[in-house]
Formats: sequence, C-alpha cells, structure tokens
Amino acid sequence: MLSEITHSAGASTKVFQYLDQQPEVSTSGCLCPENLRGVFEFRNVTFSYPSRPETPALKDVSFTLKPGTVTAIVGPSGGGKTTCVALLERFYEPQSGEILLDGIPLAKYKHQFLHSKVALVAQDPVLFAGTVKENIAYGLNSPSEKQLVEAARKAKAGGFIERMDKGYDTDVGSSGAQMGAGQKQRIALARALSRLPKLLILDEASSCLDVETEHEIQQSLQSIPDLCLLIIAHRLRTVQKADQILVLEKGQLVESGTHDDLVGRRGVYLKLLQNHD
Ligand SMILES: Nc1ncnc2c1ncn2[C@@H]1O[C@H](COP(=O)(O)OP(=O)(O)OP(=O)(O)O)[C@@H](O)[C@H]1O
Repeated sequence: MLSEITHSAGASTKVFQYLDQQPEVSTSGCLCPENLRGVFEFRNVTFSYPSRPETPALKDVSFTLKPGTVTAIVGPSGGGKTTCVALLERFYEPQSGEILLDGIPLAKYKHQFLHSKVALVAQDPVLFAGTVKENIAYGLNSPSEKQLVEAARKAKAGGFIERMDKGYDTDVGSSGAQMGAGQKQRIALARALSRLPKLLILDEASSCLDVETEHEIQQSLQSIPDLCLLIIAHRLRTVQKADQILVLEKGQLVESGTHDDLVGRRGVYLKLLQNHD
C-alpha cells in the first residue's frame, strides 16, 4: 500500500512537472490571415536539438515549397528529413535562419491557425476508439457530413468505407484494430484533408498501400487546387514524379532538382537509387 502511494505521488509530481513545462517555441503569434497563398520557405535554417547542441541536425538549409507542387525529401538515415517536419510543425525553433509562410516567419502566426494549415500523416498513424466518422472529424468543430465524405473520397477511403455495413458509423476498434494498415492510413489521410490544409506532409504515408492505390491517391492529392505536398520519402519509388527532390545528407541540402536532373548529376541521389535496387 505504502509503495503504491509513493508510486502515485511520484507519478503525480511528473504530471505537474510536465504541465509546468514552458513550450520550447513561442506561442504569442496572432496572425490568422483569411487568404493564404501557402508558400513555405526554409531560409538558411540551422538547427540543433536541445539535447545535442554541438551537433546541428540541419545546417544552412534553404528551399521553397510552392502551392500546387510536390516536393520529396530523400536522403540517408539521419540526414535531417524528419527534423524538417518537426520545424515545419513548430515543435522547435531554428537557432538561425528562418522558416516563412508567405514571406512571414511561422512564429508570427497563431499556433492553432498554423496547425490547421499544416497537416501531417505519419508513417504509422493513430486511430482512436470510435467510428470512422469520428476519426475523420477528430478536432474539427461540427464539420458537415459532406466535408467528411469529400475528404474521405480525396483520400481514396470513400470506397471501402461505403462498402462496410455501417459505412461511416463503423467502429474502428481500439486503436483502429478493426482496420487494415492501408485502411488506417487512408482514414488518417482523410482526417488530414478534412482540415483543408495548405501543406500536407506525408511521412512515407503510402507504405502500406499497393502500387495502384498509391498512384490513385497521389493523383487525387495533386488534383486538390493549390495543395502543397511534401513527401518524406524513405523509399524512392514514390518520388520520381515529384516537381522537386531535395537530398539531405548529414543535415545539409546536397542536391535538389527533378529526378532526371539528379540522375544526370551522378551524385548522392543516384547512389541512393542504385543502393535501393
Ligand atoms: N529528438 C532528437 N534529439 C536529438 N537528436 C535527434 C533527435 N531526432 C533526431 N536527432 C538527430 O538529428 C539528426 C537528423 O535526424 P532525422 O531524424 O531528422 O533524420 P532522417 O533523415 O529523418 O532519418 P531517418 O530516415 O532515419 O528517419 C540525426 O543525427 C539524429 O540522430
């Protein structure tokens, strides 16, 4: 009994320490513009994680993500791909350089506003116990049925959802246990799209899908007007048609261009391709 009390006291101290933590980034930004073009830019960004201040995870990285285009970030493990996402999501602030949205630093935008404009579909997305509809609508303020169905169709999830007996009211099970991995990914994609983001980041999001579905989803996403698509690619098959491919190695942007440009350069990208085969 005594040990349980001590254990609980220890746990509650941790909870309060957690609640007392100051966020690592400033959340005082207040911009919520009605019209956003949706141009994201890394300008000479250098960043080290707080636990490794001497080792930059990104060094002087610059690139632009334009609306209506597809960018893929590739590179060897530890190159800095995931770090770019963490900075775009404002989990951290760069030590030098800037990340801009329509020419204005991300920090100037209201946190919630920015989070509604930047959507991430992780490699192994999480579903919550509840219905398909609740999972797609998660975090939205009274979305319409039409909005959810449209997002599901764009994510190529409409077909399998509508074929299930209870359709959008189907229970996904605890952590989505009743759904296949590919179905979970498409529901997570629908959830991301239902927020009408300007930037959609796919962290290898199509890895559980067959080639045909993957292709259909890419086409569907590319048909969304002005959506900026960023693919964090651990495999290279899906990136060859991207408008630009950024190659990150040891935190530096060592090459960028189209697939053909980079193959012609016979550098890091070509080596990655050859090792991939
Ligand atoms: N939370 C963290 N704390 C400290 N260092 C980290 C953290 N996350 C990543 N790093 C380091 O930052 C560098 C870049 O890592 P990052 O995860 O961005 O690479 P990546 O290209 O996404 O790799 P992978 O393809 O393996 O996912 C690596 O040296 C990594 O060890």
